[in-house]
Amino acid sequence: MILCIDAILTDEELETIATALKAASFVDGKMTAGWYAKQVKHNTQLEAGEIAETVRSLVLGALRRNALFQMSAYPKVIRPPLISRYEVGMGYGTHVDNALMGRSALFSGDSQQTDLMRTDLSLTLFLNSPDDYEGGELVIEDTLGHHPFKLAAGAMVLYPATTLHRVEPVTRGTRLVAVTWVQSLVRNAGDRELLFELDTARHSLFRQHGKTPEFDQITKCHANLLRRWAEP
Ligand SMILES: O=C(O)CCC(=O)C(=O)O
Ligand SMILES: [Fe+2]
Repeated sequence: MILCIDAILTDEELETIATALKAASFVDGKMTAGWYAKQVKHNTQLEAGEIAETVRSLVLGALRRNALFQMSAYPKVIRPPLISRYEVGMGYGTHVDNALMGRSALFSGDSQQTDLMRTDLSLTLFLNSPDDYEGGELVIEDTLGHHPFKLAAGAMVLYPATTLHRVEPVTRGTRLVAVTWVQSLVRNAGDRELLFELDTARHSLFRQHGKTPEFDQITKCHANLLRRWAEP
């Protein structure tokens, strides 16, 4: 399931981020790409530091408070977001994201130091207006074809990390995004989609008819499937 969610960030938060990024330094994005993705990754990323921490915590706070994100992703772990900037001529060729991200205790030698996670979902949160640039569509491939996404500032696209995807070259202006990955409590994408649809249906039933016996039954099914599938 590919899901677009509007207004993750408020206008004030977008304004704060835009101002912070004007004064910030960016470094070559190849530093955080896997060995083969380095060949096709042409962008820059916000340098680690105080500004990056401020922007990251705004983005993480916005994701945590969003009900649709919670209902569809069941996040267990969210990676610290990368803030990426694409200038004219930059893009990111076809790739699949790494299945595992972070440090394994095996390499750090300290079991407290591990932040290793499985990436179940990838997301791009758009930080500036699509009018600010030409090109720069995020294109996600699935069995139905290649789907381009270029959303309003503050909106995001959430998609399975299992997909091949790319960012088309920017031909005018600057594209600014926050990108991150989620390990879900519900590992299987089909199970997650089923839970999301049941939850959506029961909310709609509740809005239309209140707390009926049918609502109670669907709520019970939803809760018990989550119990069956969740890996807390
Ligand atoms: O910039 C984007 O929308 C996605 C970038 C991407 O695919 C990645 O960082 O792995
Ligand atoms: Fe990617």
